[in-house]
Amino acid sequence: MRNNTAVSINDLTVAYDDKPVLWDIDLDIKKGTLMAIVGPNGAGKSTLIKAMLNLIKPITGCISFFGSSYKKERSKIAYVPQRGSVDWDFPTTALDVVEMGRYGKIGWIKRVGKSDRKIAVDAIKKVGMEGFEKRQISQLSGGQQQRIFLARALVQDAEIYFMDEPFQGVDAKTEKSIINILKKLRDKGKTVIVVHHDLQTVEEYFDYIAFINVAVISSGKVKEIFNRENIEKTYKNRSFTDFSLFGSD
Ligand SMILES: Nc1ncnc2c1ncn2[C@@H]1O[C@H](COP(=O)(O)OP(=O)(O)OP(=O)(O)O)[C@@H](O)[C@H]1O
Repeated sequence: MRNNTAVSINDLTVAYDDKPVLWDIDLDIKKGTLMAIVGPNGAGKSTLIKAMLNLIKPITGCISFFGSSYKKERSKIAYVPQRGSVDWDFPTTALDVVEMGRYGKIGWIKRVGKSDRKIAVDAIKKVGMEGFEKRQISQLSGGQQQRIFLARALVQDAEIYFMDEPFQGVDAKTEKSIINILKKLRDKGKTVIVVHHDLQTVEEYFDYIAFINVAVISSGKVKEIFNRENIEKTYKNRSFTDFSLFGSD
């Protein structure tokens, strides 16, 4: 592992009920990159993120963050889960959700102080949600909920950000503002890892990519490996009629 590696995954195999869904994954993610994890439905993208976040126990393999364990580095790691996996009926306000992002810094027992509240309010502004602080999260639209969860990740002041499909169900304007925030994080040297579905925007949004379908099909710089051959290998046995990135020849 080199010094500029944020996350290093070695020999990772994960199974649900004895059925492997990730097989022998080796992947290094460089510090200060904005990386897309791309692959068809059921390819194991969310499982890969969950395994990295210690939410699933792998059969084999190890994952290190800055050369150390998840437990030691967890305060440097922020996670925005897939929207569908969150209980949005939980009675809490947008501001409360964002302030929860500070708990890692202040501990669960201490109260949120003035400076933490200011950080939360500033993050809400940054994601364009000013004025919604007191709104129950169940009464926000899908895109607004997504932005509040992004604000929660921002206040963690992490080094590595995991986002599971942050553009799902958001409008074009919100998508642009989210990607701009992620690019700014990358420009500040943070590492941002995003499960992403839209092949049309990969080149515009990301500098690195990992093609996943149970195994790592290919990983590296978008400029070097985002091509028809790798896309076809990754989506093999699936229909290609729904995208025409490289035209038909
Ligand atoms: N808790 C679980 N128990 C059993 N099988 C699961 C579980 N979670 C996911 N799977 C299966 O593991 C495989 C990988 O799922 P995963 O959610 O990681 O895929 P994904 O690439 O994120 O898919 P999508 O693009 O549809 O979100 C799928 O076949 C899925 O059905």
